[in-house]
Amino acid sequence: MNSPIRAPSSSASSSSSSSHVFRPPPCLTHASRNLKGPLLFPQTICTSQKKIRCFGAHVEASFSTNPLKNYKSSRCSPWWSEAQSLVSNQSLNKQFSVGSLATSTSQGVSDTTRLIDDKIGVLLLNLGGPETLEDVQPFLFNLFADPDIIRLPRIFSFLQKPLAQFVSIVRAPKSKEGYASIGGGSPLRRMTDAQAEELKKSLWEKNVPANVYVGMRYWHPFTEEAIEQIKRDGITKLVVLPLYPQFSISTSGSSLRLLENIFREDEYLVNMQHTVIPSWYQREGYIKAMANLIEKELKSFDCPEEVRIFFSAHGVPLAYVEEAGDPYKVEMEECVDLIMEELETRKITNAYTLAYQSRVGPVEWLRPYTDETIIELGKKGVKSLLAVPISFVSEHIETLEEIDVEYKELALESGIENWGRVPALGCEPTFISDLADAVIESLPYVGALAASDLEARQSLVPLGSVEELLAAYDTQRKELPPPVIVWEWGWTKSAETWNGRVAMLAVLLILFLEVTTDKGLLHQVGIWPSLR
Ligand SMILES: C=CC1=C(C)c2cc3[nH]c(cc4nc(cc5[nH]c(cc1n2)c(C)c5CCC(=O)O)C(CCC(=O)O)=C4C)c(C)c3C=C
Ligand SMILES: [Fe+2]
Repeated sequence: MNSPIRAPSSSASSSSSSSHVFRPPPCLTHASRNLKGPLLFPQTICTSQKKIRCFGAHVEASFSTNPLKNYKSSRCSPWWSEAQSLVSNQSLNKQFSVGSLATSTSQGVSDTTRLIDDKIGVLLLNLGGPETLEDVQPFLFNLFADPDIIRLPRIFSFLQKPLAQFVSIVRAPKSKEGYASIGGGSPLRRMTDAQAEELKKSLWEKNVPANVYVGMRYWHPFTEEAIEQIKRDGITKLVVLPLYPQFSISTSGSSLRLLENIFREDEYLVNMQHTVIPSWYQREGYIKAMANLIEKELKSFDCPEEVRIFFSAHGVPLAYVEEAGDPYKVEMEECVDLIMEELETRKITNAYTLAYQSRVGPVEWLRPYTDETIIELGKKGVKSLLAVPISFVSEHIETLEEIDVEYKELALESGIENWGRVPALGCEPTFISDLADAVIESLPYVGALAASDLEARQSLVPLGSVEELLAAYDTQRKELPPPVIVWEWGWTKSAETWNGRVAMLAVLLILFLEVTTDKGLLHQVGIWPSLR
């Protein structure tokens, strides 16, 4: 069994979430001058607050429209056009392509040239899954012990591990059943290893000799193990690539936070240059690969044009989005829009729906819920449904069991007659090749702002990139209502739940005392018939 692994996560960030004045030149020149500073991911990030940040260079811009939408169309705001004109004439489909940014400057070119002397590594971050049924409970423990999954108020943080123990034990039987039904364990490790292998091949074919590592958050091979291998291999430049297309505090955010803690404590890593690609759902290759899968699967229906395309994303608790600023929902909606736009160019204009699955515990999660939506669609007379898992690029328990078994059954019971499901991307060649391109485009930025002097190291700036990245979304690292039941004061959902349970227990206790003692309030008011 593995041991509990995580140190408590890092302290609150001070970044503000307000909109900002557009000052692109410093960002570009800082990045291209190879200045010392936060080790950053200099890619554009856009959030629901409509801002663009060039991490580390502290340049932010506000937009009247989200430029991520401009993947192919020309719905650019003036701000975005201005930013674009600064990154040469590259097309928008790489979203402020980091590669074009660097290579458009002489310094960028020399950054690229220097890569020849370096040992390049790519670290794929993923969730991990139990490989056997015995692994299920300790895997769940690791998951629930993550403060980015169950966010307790700081004064209750000492309860994190006991609570994780409790919740993992309570949930294990249900989870085990699920894993048993898909062959006794998660396919995630095998599939992620295969993706790593294919990505490596693709990089070598593109003349980038890189090693690719897999670091899982909650099961083997743990991120710590990957990092040890990276050190043993003497990697000097590292690209960190979470295998989640859309960013969420609970997935990529959690893995990056862990990485930051690991880096902070390690002399080798503090000096190693790295960059992070936080999300990549807007990339052309990914969008096209998803559209290819959907197009192919639609053809298996008798009347493809009548099929409702049903995007089902893994949910997150609503508070992550509404209180902590998780960009997950916005990114998910944009991702679906982009896929549908791509399908439209192929004359596929089916109706579509986005819903969220896999909620755990009694708090409110992102809506609409997949199960409720399936029932509604059935009531509305929808007869054919094509499920598209959208938040994850490998098959896993939630595609193989929840969608293929539970939701299919629900759909058929709800009057839907024809059911299909798009497979996960896995090692689909367009997708892997696009991931390789994403890595290559990020290379000129690896270490562009890395720290090597004392001042920079004292502020731990190589890690600051991750911190800044997290700060962009998770502005104050607020404690949130956890997805599992914990006590909360006030008129809240969890309080209601607990109040209800306590009240039920109290009623049962009163009844029990009335019965066993033949005394009590009910007897006194004369509404309890004597049992004797
Ligand atoms: C983008 C994908 C995912 C998000 C967002 C996410 C958030 C999230 N998940 C839980 C709780 C559980 N997740 C579990 C498994 C699981 N989760 C994801 C992806 C996301 N989770 C995957 C790919 C998997 C499957 C791994 C595998 O073994 O195949 C589980 C365990 C399975 C189960 O018991 O259902 C739990 C529990 C929370 C609470 C959360 C957001 C806060
Ligand atoms: Fe999950």
